[in-house]
Amino acid sequence: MKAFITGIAGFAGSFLAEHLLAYGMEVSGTVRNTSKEDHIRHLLPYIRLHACDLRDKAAVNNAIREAKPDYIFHLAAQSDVPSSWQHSIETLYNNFACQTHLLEAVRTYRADCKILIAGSSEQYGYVKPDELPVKETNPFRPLNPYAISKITQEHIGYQYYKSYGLQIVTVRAFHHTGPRRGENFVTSSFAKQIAEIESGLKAPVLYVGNLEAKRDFLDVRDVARAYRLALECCDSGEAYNVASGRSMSIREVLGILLSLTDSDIDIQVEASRLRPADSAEVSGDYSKLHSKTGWKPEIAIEQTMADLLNYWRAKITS
Ligand SMILES: C[C@H]1O[C@H](OP(=O)(O)OP(=O)(O)OC[C@H]2O[C@@H](n3cnc4c(=O)[nH]c(N)nc43)[C@H](O)[C@@H]2O)[C@@H](O)[C@@H](O)C1=O
Repeated sequence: MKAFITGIAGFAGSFLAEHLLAYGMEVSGTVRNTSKEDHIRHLLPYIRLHACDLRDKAAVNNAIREAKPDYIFHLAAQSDVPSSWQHSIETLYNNFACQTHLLEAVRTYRADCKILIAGSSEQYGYVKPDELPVKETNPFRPLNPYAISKITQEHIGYQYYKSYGLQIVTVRAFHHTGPRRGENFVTSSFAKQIAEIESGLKAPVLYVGNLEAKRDFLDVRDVARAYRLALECCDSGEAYNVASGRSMSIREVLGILLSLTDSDIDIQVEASRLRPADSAEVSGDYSKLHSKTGWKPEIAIEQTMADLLNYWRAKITS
């Protein structure tokens, strides 16, 4: 089987590439900037890269024609919530155009391949307490431009499924983290600051935003497995939560990270880390995915945080 990952050099893309290779698939994918391949450097002998900006229709057509994939995992996106407020039009345009170019290329050159679209729990936005853990049938009440772009991507997928019969499955991934997570996201920001404090590079003050928000945390390696299973076993035209079913406050996750260090650290709220809107609590019901695939999360948050902190310790001292 030939798998093709958009955003293969990204955080989730790199773990998905490892997982699919271990599963015996031929793996290729798109990178926008060939100089930023840190996450997949160790995989370069085993994968094929296509230098392709998905906003460039001709480049996407070429990549799909060359790769001839059986499975496409569409992960590439502008995925940072705070910058989606600053660059709302670019976020919407980017996530809309990249996916439309991809689906047009598939429709023209590879109509029988299966496509997974990476959606997000952010699509649910504001969730009422009695709706938790949220099911796929819950209404979307988006709270930021990124969420709107992900809802749009899901709708485009549905439209191509209905209009042209493309085999498209959408997953709504809840908050996932682990080694290689970008430092602008909460757990990596905290872990990096701790590693810097431990090595004397930073004063013992850790800056935080809204610690009361509750999120459904997953390990990226569990998410990679869910993506593969979803594409193999789930129904086209449907959306599936990838979630743990439980929520945990950012304060609790910070507590796990702090329990892994001997450093004495002060916590300070930094106003720039607070958002115009932030869902109070989100957790997802993953029974729809489980019933199709048997998937359930396996890696405990304590393990994920230990691996993440060790990732930053190694990166900072290298
Ligand atoms: C599912 C979803 O998951 C990710 O989006 P995100 O949830 O915005 O991720 P984050 O790690 O930036 O924030 C998580 C929570 O943590 C709070 N928070 C507290 N203190 C800090 C802080 O210091 N930094 C940050 N970044 N957040 C903080 C913040 O207010 C929010 O409530 C993306 O993968 C996205 O693509 C996606 O789809």
